[in-house]
Amino acid sequence: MNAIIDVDRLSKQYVNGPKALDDVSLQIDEGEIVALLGPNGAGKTTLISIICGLVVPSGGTVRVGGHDIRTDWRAARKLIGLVPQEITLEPFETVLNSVRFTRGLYGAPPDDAYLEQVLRSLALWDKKDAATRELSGGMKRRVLIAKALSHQPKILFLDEPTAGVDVALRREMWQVVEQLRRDGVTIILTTHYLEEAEEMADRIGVINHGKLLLMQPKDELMGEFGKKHLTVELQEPLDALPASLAERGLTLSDDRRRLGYDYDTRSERTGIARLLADLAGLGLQVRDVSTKQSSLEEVFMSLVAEPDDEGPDRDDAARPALKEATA
Ligand SMILES: Nc1ncnc2c1ncn2[C@@H]1O[C@H](COP(=O)(O)OP(=O)(O)OP(=O)(O)O)[C@@H](O)[C@H]1O
Repeated sequence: MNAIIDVDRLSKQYVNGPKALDDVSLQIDEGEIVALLGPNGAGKTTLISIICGLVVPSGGTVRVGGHDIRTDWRAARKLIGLVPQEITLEPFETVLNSVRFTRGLYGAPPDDAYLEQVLRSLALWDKKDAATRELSGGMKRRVLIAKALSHQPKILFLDEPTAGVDVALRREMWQVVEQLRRDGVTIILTTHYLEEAEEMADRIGVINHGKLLLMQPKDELMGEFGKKHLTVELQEPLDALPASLAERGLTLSDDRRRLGYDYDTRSERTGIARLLADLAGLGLQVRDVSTKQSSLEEVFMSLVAEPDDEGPDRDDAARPALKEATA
């Protein structure tokens, strides 16, 4: 599949400021959802702003849909919609007029049928004549998305879409993104919340100090670094945990009916087959067995906790980012 976004050796040195991006390369395929994680000041907004043509890079190239963002910026920008971090709406304007206005700014001809479709998909159609100041926070964010989609872009950037919003609103945003995914929109979002990246993204990138530390499919990332927790439910409760099991790191639940065992999916032998054989040898009858994959947050924390395991790219520079991103 061809990359819809191709970033090659991008760097940005702000005048009298820091090197906000340092030799960043990445490709994003059409229809993908990519989450960019990193602490404050990592360079996420700078990266998005360059791709969107709002900030001029110091070096490197960016192609959007095959168009160079510097030499062919008009064609590149048409493909992009940006939902900014801050809510910026004209308070006295109606929802429909705000969206129409943005479409006009992109030089797209009026198309109320399309805008109706966008507003309906964002559950805003019955608010089309309301002034934006009358809307709830969640609705205002959805209006920002409608504005970003008003000129039918293929790519949508969401800069911290759920910063400072409550849990219900966050889930609502996730549903909106899921709908956009079904519509085939390519989405790049920045977030501080690992949970959010885990919920939505196909691939996850981690940025810190202007460097892209990793960019991997979410499932691969979790499979590669993930730990699993095995729960063995016993037919009969145990009086106490047998010493041989305690030595192997097993735990016994308070109700003494379940054994817990953490294992690493990276190791060649997880020891589970042997463990189950040993339980049989001890005369323990197993009622059920289940496993749980660790969350991305746990994956990152395990990266943070194992300083000697990783190569230089994921070395100490990564750890503060991951730590802060999980805070
Ligand atoms: N216009 C600017 N002039 C000078 N320095 C800037 C400018 N914009 C950003 N920076 C600096 O560049 C670095 C990267 O900032 P950027 O906003 O890209 O980070 P971020 O990862 O998006 O952070 P946040 O999560 O806080 O939005 C920071 O040190 C920031 O202070």
